[in-house]
Amino acid sequence: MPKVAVIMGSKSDWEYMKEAVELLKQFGVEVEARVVSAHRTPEFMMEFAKTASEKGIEVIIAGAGGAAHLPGMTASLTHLPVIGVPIPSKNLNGLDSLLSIVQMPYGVPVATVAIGGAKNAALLALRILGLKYPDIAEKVKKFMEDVKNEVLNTKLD
Ligand SMILES: Nc1c(C(=O)O)ncn1[C@@H]1O[C@H](COP(=O)(O)O)[C@@H](O)[C@H]1O
Repeated sequence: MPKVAVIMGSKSDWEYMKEAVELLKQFGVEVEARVVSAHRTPEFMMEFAKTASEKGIEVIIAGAGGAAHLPGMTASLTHLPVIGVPIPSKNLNGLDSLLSIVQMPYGVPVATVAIGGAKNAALLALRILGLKYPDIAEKVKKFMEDVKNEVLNTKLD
């Protein structure tokens, strides 16, 4: 069974990140969801990122707000693909989170989605998994078809 880690800097990010978890589970993916903070639990973050691959995790989705260092630091400690989710922050509406995650230096890529874009992070993870798991690729294609039909069938009064 494919496995994805969904990590976040604080429990306060869960209201956004749970959308990614729900979507991944709908596609039959095993999810390890937990709070990991580069700032508040640096040693644990290191251990988590370094051992993720050997635990069978294939993609990491990392959400963080404000000075959002978690996705980048995680990407620096593992060869696995890391998808960053900028969490809307109180004072700057997530612009701080977005810039902290997206402006990575050469050599340490983080695939960054929109502010609050946890569902797209899940969909991107599913596309990556689809390279290895044909059943996931088929489900992604079906999902795309459903999205397309929803738009085509939209009726306006
Ligand atoms: N950006 C980070 C990191 C990190 O990057 O390691 N750890 C926590 N945080 C963020 O701090 C914000 C406020 O956290 P609290 O609500 O716990 O005060 C959250 O959005 C979290 O992601």
